[in-house]
Amino acid sequence: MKFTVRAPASSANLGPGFDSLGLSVPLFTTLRVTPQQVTEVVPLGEELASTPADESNYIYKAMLLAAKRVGRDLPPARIEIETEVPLARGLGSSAAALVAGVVAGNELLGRPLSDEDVLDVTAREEGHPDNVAPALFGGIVVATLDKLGTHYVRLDPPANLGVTVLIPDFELSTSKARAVLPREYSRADAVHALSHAALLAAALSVGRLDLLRHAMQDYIHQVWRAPLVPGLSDILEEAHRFGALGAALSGAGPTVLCFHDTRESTTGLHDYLHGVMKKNGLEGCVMDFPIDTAGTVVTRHS
Ligand SMILES: Nc1ncnc2c1ncn2[C@@H]1O[C@H](COP(=O)(O)OP(=O)(O)OP(=O)(O)O)[C@@H](O)[C@H]1O
Ligand SMILES: N[C@@H](CCO)C(=O)O
Repeated sequence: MKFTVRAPASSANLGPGFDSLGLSVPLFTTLRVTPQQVTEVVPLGEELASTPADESNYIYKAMLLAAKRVGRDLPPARIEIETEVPLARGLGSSAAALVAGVVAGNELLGRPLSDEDVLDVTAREEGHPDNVAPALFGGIVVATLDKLGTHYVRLDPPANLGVTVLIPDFELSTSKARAVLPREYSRADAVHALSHAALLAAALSVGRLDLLRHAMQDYIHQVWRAPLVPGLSDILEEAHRFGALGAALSGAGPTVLCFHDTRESTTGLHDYLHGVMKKNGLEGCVMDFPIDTAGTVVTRHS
């Protein structure tokens, strides 16, 4: 049976929740899968022009992970791939691809894997669960990955919480943005990070939007990555004056995320963010989104 898999973008970290906290953004990677005698991988559209049209494609490799997990061969299929998620911008394009691929592989195999298995496979492959968990489950997800497994709590987004993202027109790979981070942190930095991440998760779970700005302070990764993202330090310091409820580097960057109250106009915030881009000689776009709540969706076509 033909089927479609649609997996959303995501914004990880949200400041201090490094490698553990993320939310789902409604821009989608879509796979159209048709079982047939031979495997065909067909990336479509400009964003995927540089990705391989064969079995070395990241999505096909993700499909194979599902088969490997259950010790079976992957049935052949035609796999058409489209994406609205800009690559290497901090919006979880690799997580959307990975989750879409593992879910598609699982579907071709007759669904032997549970959602929890899919989360574990994808989190281990990515090395951290903060993009794959919201891509799979939607909403806001707090997740841990360790040798005992992957554990998570999914939160429905608080009422009236939306996101504004500034997406610069340049790529920054996660590996490059992880390479600039220190190998060790002081106890003071660890306590700062865990206390702010805990406060942020608690504030999001009870809808305390007034606490977001304080809770989103971070010294674990943003300060080290700021030289790679012109304008980031200014936005973290100033965005609240233009209506942002809190601001953070999205994933490994270069996208910057601001929370806003959906009952308020975001025009002032957009003007401010465009001004920061202009001041730093950057091209890019500023967009508002609700937080996606559906996560990855499979549609079967008869
Ligand atoms: N739909 C896709 N098809 C094939 N490869 C993809 C696809 N989406 C992402 N990729 C691969 O993932 C890479 C980007 O992953 P990377 O982890 O650097 O950034 P990101 O996931 O977009 O951002 P972040 O992890 O910071 O949120 C791309 O350069 C490409 O190799
Ligand atoms: N937590 C990850 C997200 C990007 O994949 C990071 O910040 O490196």
